[in-house]
This record gives sequence, structure tokens and C-alpha cells, in this order.
Amino acid sequence: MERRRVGILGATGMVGQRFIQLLHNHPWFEITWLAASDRSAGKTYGEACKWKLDTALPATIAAMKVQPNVPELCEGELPKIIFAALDADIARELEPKFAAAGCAVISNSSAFRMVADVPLVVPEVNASHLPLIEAQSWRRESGGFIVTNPNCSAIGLVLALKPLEERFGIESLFVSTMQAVSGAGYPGVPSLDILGNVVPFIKNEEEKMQEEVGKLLGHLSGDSVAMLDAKVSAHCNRVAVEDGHTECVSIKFRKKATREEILAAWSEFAPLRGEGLPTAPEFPVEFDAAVDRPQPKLDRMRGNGMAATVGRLRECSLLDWKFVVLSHNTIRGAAGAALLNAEVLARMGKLDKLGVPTGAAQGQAVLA
Ligand SMILES: NC(=O)C1=CN([C@@H]2O[C@H](COP(=O)(O)OP(=O)(O)OC[C@H]3O[C@@H](n4cnc5c(N)ncnc54)[C@H](OP(=O)(O)O)[C@@H]3O)[C@@H](O)[C@H]2O)C=CC1
Ligand SMILES: N[C@@H](CC(=O)OP(=O)(O)O)C(=O)O
Repeated sequence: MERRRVGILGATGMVGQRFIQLLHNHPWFEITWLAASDRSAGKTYGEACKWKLDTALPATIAAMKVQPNVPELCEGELPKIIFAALDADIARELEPKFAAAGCAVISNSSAFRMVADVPLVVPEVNASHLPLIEAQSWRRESGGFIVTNPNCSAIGLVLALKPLEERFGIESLFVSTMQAVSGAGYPGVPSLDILGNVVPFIKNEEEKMQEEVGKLLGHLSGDSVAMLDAKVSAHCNRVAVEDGHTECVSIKFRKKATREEILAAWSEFAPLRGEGLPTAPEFPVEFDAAVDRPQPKLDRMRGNGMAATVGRLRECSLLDWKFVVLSHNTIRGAAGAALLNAEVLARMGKLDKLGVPTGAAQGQAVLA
């Protein structure tokens, strides 16, 4: 099968580098375009990027020229699938330009996550929200659209919550995070601020977690999502860990749940099994019964960095149950999440007619 050509916006950053690592030799997608800021445009990727990952930067990628971040200035043909790893303010300006140019923008950024007709998706949790793209004006006018994945802490959390919500209903939830420094990008938090320390503040993080969980676990209702009716309270902390966000969760259910029922809900949760998606982990939620797990150093790479590990399930004296969940923030929480969204979109046929306005043009194609 010929691979689909893809581009990466924000290719030199922490998430951009993960995109390159995960897309290199991907069976369905091939990187043909890279862009970052004007500081990097015109340089080779090898010159522009401080490569920070523990696998080698592929030589073919290092030799590629970083292009301007403007669709019209693309040298050669602009790929119609764009993975975007930009800060929110920049994403707000650039992502619509690519959607208007007929591209599927698979975004990591928070800029459009809570917009009513923009799907905010973790495929195992709410792939059913993806048809929202058909309500976007870009889709009608150019065939392009924007799909987003959530905040990195919200992703690990909703993976653990989804099977519980389905079986027991969530009434309220308290979560306290310990987030890795790679979550702040590069160079990120100054070493003197974080070494031997904990910083109990990450700008906008608690608000994002609280509202995104409501949309992710909500249900599609016409051209928008009806939010989950549950109270969510988040505390977010930065800790001196390189990769992997750990979250302590206390939860109150609408229906009584036993320990065995909760463990069964997690172990039987495999909504993408049999779909043949290259990036989907076999088990998106893995329970570890050891008293001192999960730990970021030991568990973040489970399922090739795409599985959330849960552990320490015990009764809670304030709410019903409490547990710990861990996930890799730049793989499951960012680039891997976007890549899985793209794989699901490809399976749904939503990457087939990019650059062609919907309505008239796609209707004609069906009639032809
Ligand atoms: N790190 C994480 O764990 C997660 C991050 N995210 C989100 O992903 C996004 C990227 O994060 P991260 O990779 O950590 O950030 P970085 O700071 O590491 O990288 C930012 C990227 O954006 C580029 N950039 C900066 N200014 C511009 C501009 N004006 N126009 C175009 N490109 C520009 C940079 O290019 P240059 O090198 O040229 O400056 C670089 O490629 C953010 O929205 C973040 O919140 C989401 C989930 C997890
Ligand atoms: N803010 C997260 C990274 C992230 O996911 O951010 P955003 O919600 O903007 O994508 C962290 O620092 O760990």
C-alpha cells in the first residue's frame, strides 16, 4: 500500500520530535514536509533541531529542509495531513490556515479543543465524536478540518475512567497529578526551579483537565457534545521526572462497584481490538497489582508508550475508591495520541478526499 504523505508543524519541539520518532517507518504515513518557527525555516532539520530523544535522528529526516509555516509557501506539494505540535497561541493562528487549505489538521494543542464542532478525541474513549468534523466550515469549503487530542494528563485519566463510567457512572472525582518536566517543552522549567523540588502550579492545567474530561466522557448530541454530568477537581504539580505523568485519583460512582468489578472493567476494556491500527496498544489500560506501582521510570513504556498503567486500587474513606494512573506524556499524552487519531480517521475514510469541499463535490463523487 502506498503511504500517505504527511507534514509536521512544530517539528523541532518535544512533541514534534516524538512525531518524527513514531512516524519514521510508519506503515501508513510518510513524512514529506516539516515546519517550525521562522527561526528554523530554511535550515536543514538537523541544523534547526536539538534532538532530545534516545533513538537516533533518522538521517533522511536530518537532511530535510524546514519549510515556512505557510501553506502557500510550500516547496512542492503540501501534504494534506498535518500533525501539529504548536503552542496554543501559535496554533490558534496557524491551524485554521492549514484547515482552510484543505488539510486534515491533527492537533495536539489546546487552542480549539473546547470549540463545539471540533472533536476532542481519545479513540478508545470517544471515537464516536469524530463525525463532528463534518459540521466545520473548513470541511464544507475546502475539505479540511481540525481534530484535537486532549491535554496529556487528561488522556491517561480518561483511559482509566472510561470503562468505569460505562459500568458504574461517575458522580465526582478528585485527581492530583505529578507531571514530568518534558511536559513543559524544551528548554522548559529551569533546572534550578525543579531539581530537588516540586512546583505546585502549571498554568491553566487544572482548568483544562476539568473541562476536557467532561467533553471526552460526554456524548455526541447533534453538532456538539453534551458534557458528562460529574464534578471533577484537579490539583496539578510539576515534579523532577523526565517523562511520564502520575495521577492519584479518588472517585465516587453512581452505582456501587466492587474491587473485582472495577478490575474486570479495566481488563476487559479493548475497544479497538481487531481494528488493525498500528499505534493502538493491545490493552490500553493495564493493571499492576504490586503495592508500589505504577512508577514513571518502570511503567511509562508499556504498550510502546501507549498504555495507561493503573495500580494501588483501594477503598477511599472520602469517596468510594482510589487508585493511581500513569501514562507517557509525550507519547500517549501527545504525539502517539494524535497518530492514533489519524489512524482511526484513515480507517473511517476521512483522509481520502482532503482538499475537496464536502457537500457538492463529495456528493458528486458518490454519484459518479
Ligand atoms: N510536551 C508535552 O508533554 C505535551 C505538549 N503538548 C502540547 O503540544 C504543543 C507543543 O509542545 P512542545 O513540543 O512541548 O513545545 P516545544 O516548545 O518543545 O516546541 C514548540 C514548537 O513550536 C515551534 N514554534 C515556535 N514558535 C512558532 C511560530 N511562531 N510558528 C511556528 N512554529 C513555532 C517551535 O519551533 P522552533 O524550534 O523553530 O522554535 C517548536 O517546533 C503545545 O501546545 C503543548 O501544550 C500536548 C501534550 C503533551
Ligand atoms: N501542560 C502539560 C502539557 C500539555 O499537555 O499541555 P496542553 O494541554 O497545552 O496540550 C504539561 O505541562 O505537562
